[in-house]
Amino acid sequence: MAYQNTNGCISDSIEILDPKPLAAVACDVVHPPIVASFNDRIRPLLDCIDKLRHLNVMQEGIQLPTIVVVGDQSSGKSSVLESLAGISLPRGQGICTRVPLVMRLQNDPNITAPNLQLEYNNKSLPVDEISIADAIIHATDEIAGHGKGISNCPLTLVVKKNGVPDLTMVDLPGITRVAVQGQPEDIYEQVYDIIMKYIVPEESIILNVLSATVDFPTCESIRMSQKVDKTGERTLAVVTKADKAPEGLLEKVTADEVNIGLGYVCVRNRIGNESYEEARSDEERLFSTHPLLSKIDKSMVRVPILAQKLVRIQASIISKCLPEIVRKINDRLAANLAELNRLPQHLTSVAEALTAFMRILSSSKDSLKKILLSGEFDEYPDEKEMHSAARIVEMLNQYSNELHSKNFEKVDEFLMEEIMVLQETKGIGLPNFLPRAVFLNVLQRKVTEIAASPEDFVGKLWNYLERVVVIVLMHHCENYPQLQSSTRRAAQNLIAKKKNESVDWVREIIGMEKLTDYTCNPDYLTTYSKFMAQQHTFMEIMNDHGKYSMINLEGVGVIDVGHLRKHLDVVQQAFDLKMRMMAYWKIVLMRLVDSMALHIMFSIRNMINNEMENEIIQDLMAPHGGGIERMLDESPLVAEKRNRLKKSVKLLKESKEVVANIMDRISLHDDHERD
Ligand SMILES: Nc1nc2c(ncn2[C@@H]2O[C@H](COP(=O)(O)OP(=O)(O)OP(=O)(O)O)[C@@H](O)[C@H]2O)c(=O)[nH]1
Repeated sequence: MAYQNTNGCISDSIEILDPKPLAAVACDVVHPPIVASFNDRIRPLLDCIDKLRHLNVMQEGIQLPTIVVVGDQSSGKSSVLESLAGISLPRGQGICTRVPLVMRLQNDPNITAPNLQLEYNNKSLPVDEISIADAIIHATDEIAGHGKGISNCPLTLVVKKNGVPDLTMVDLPGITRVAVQGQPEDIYEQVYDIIMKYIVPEESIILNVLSATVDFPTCESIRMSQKVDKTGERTLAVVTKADKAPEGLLEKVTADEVNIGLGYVCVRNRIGNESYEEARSDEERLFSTHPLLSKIDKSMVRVPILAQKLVRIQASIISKCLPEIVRKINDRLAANLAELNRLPQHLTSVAEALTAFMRILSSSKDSLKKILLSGEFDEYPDEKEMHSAARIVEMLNQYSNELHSKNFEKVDEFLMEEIMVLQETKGIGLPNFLPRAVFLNVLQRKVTEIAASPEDFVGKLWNYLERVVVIVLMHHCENYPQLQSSTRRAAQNLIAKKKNESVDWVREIIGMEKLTDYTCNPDYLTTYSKFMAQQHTFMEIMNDHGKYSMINLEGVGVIDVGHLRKHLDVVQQAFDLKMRMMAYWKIVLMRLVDSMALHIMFSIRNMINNEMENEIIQDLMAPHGGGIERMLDESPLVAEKRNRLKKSVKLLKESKEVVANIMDRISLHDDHERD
């Protein structure tokens, strides 16, 4: 069930709502009324789509099924619409249609005289049949200016008449390659853009008007429609001016060189001042008596057949698209309502502002606690930078690795530093007694070498924390942009203070490590004893000059100790000093990493729980902060968003009502048919 193709057969591409009553759309009626009756199930659907079009639901990105009339300039588009409507439209040489003309034809058997209404620029003007062409020209001038410029702002003509087919079509400006005098230079591009906007949506049916006097493949309108509808499944061709170029027309429409999926209808429009009745009888006579034109299949000629095909196609496309339109309206309405609810309420008193401010502080605090203290990152699942607990551990591990890689043992200078210190601190005393000053001297050198690392670490850590804290605060203040600058400033000031505190603390612990060699950790003695157990082997190598000088020392590795044989007087003491230091250094490094971890967690906790709130409040209340009253001025961005969403919600609600009525009718009708 679907469109009739070139041969008059029905193709499957679009489902027809109910083909039976459409048979009543008589193809043998030649005078207006062109179409005698119309399926009463389809008319409400068309009304519904027209109402949605009138509401401008398309501005919400919801496309409506539309028959779009395209054609090269003077191909006869307006004449085709005239023939279908039985009324005069501006016709002539050169560009006549300068704005999209939405033409709504509504069959009304109860009226004797046609009822015409022109709608544009939020106006609705009744017009009579004689002056309709002038009224359209006047309205076009008002929309697109006098002269030959064009505009994409549409004009709607509602034609209620006895006998017209119930059709809504959009006539578009004709395509012209070359601008004539008075036309903008880029007329082609302007027309192209307007046409594309209408024919790109899959919901559009392209009524391609081709003049019989031209070669179809050379038509710009064919090139355009082929761009968006390659297979031609939503393109119907109307061939005008059949009377002017009857030779070869049969071959042209049967060869179908330009791939028109929905078929061809050849017509002869009104010429000059003849009446519509005369035009229809002449057309009938032409296609039944002309030696060449009479050979064209009867299902492919004359305006009534065109009307019948368009009515069928329109019914099919509407019934196919309507469920999707309903779904889109509902989805968009729900999404916009949710977005509107998420917008902050408009604050009208200081008390309301204070409540909103306290809510921002407490939600920011909760987020930071989750991210920085408990390692939850559900608020930022895809932003790795915000998975702070893991990032802090990574940084801490890196810091620990860095500390361990410093003062790496230089194997070729093994014990030389210790020997040098022992020699320089020589005093009068027992030879095997190791003074504490010697140990402290070596310790201080080692601590000095690594002193920069903890400072670097706290610098990097607080820079990272500043990024995270600012992101969280900005996120919670996003609805109150007026708070953002003072909140950001407060966070930056606070973090700068915290960084200084950490640097002071680091300097203090480094100073303490330099001053005192102490640990209660039993690992120290265990490790020292283990290391010292190697002293005997080491001294054997030292004392036996003929012996191999390589040794594998635990904690150092395989080394050559031959160079130490010339320092036999101090080498034993130097070995002892080294082993003590190695055992103790492990404790020092562990202490630097552990205490750092405790310090940063303690600092972060204090910042979140106590200091951040105070800092933000102080900054806001300071003379430069602007006070809590700032929150009462709604940001223009939020106000604009609220207005836009409200308008959109109103439009979608109205649209929902329009489609709800029709869906109810459809299901009622279906129930009735089942019964
Ligand atoms: N002989 C003859 N002339 C026709 C026929 N259809 C249209 N014309 C004439 O062709 C000319 C152009 O027709 P329009 O209907 O204005 O063409 P259009 O495509 O709407 O023009 P623009 O919107 O300006 O691009 C007019 O003079 C019409 O009278 C037809 O079937 N036979």
